[in-house]
Amino acid sequence: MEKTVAIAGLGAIGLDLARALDAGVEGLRLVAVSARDQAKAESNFAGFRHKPRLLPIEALAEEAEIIVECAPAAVFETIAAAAIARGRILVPASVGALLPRMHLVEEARRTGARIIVPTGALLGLDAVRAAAEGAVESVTIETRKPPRGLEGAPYLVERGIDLAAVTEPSLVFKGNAFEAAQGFPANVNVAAALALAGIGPERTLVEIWAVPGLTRNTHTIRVEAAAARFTMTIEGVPSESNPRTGKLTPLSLLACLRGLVSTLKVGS
Ligand SMILES: NC(=O)C1=CN([C@@H]2O[C@H](COP(=O)(O)OP(=O)(O)OC[C@H]3O[C@@H](n4cnc5c(N)ncnc54)[C@H](O)[C@@H]3O)[C@@H](O)[C@H]2O)C=CC1
Ligand SMILES: O=C([O-])CC(=O)C(=O)O
Repeated sequence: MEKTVAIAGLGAIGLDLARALDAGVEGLRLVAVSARDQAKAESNFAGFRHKPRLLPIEALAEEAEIIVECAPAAVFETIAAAAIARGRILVPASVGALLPRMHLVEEARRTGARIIVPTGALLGLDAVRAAAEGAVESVTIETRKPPRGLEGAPYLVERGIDLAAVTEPSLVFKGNAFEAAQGFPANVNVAAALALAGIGPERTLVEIWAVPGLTRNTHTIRVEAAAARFTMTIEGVPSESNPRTGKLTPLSLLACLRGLVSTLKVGS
């Protein structure tokens, strides 16, 4: 059965996803979007086969069964709360914003809503989830980005860390996933997703490196569990419109949405 989709935020992730859905994905129909810049959104729809409705973020949940959040973390709660109150399926990209708001999960339990966290720019959450059904000793993630991919992070701004002065690979943050999501709300959604897949934000340890000259956003996860030990690395190509975000993320969201309606679904 076909499901209707709404997208909140038409930036690096949302616009690519909207285009892909408009091009046609069996079982999914894009019906509405939200954008901050209405005129820009209208011009982006020029080549669309079916123009979605342009609505404020609070109104999306009235229009669609699946609400995909691809907006800045600052407006996450408004989008998520509306979707959850209406019992919808919420697919968040700003996963870091979910960590300090786990009451939304309780609320979803009450309303029958579901929150489906996509793998996003990361890899291997299937193996992490499987391992976490058993005993897990440790989960770590090391994120390496070019300095411009970390610019504006509150953690760096508050400490006066000047990324322009970084001339060699530098460890700019070490802590748990909860602290990482607070300090780098636009940079380490992957750490938040890893924490939710595995052993939680307090026990998931994060290192963030600023690496001059690096051309890929690189994430390495290391898991030590009773059933398996694994290390996995992904080197994502930064998107042209937003270097903080990798090009794989809209594709991951598309694959996630497809998994919600497909007859054959691969991976746990
Ligand atoms: N889960 C993952 O692996 C990843 C998650 N992200 C996160 O996904 C989110 C979206 O990322 P990008 O698309 O790269 O960001 P972006 O900054 O390129 O796009 C966000 C869009 O939301 C729009 N927007 C802002 N306020 C709005 C409002 N009130 N109503 C409607 N639209 C509004 C902006 O105008 C912009 O077009 C961010 O929170 C980012 O940190 C990014 C990369 C990977
Ligand atoms: O695209 C990436 O490399 C990951 C990212 O920005 C995030 O997790 O927020």
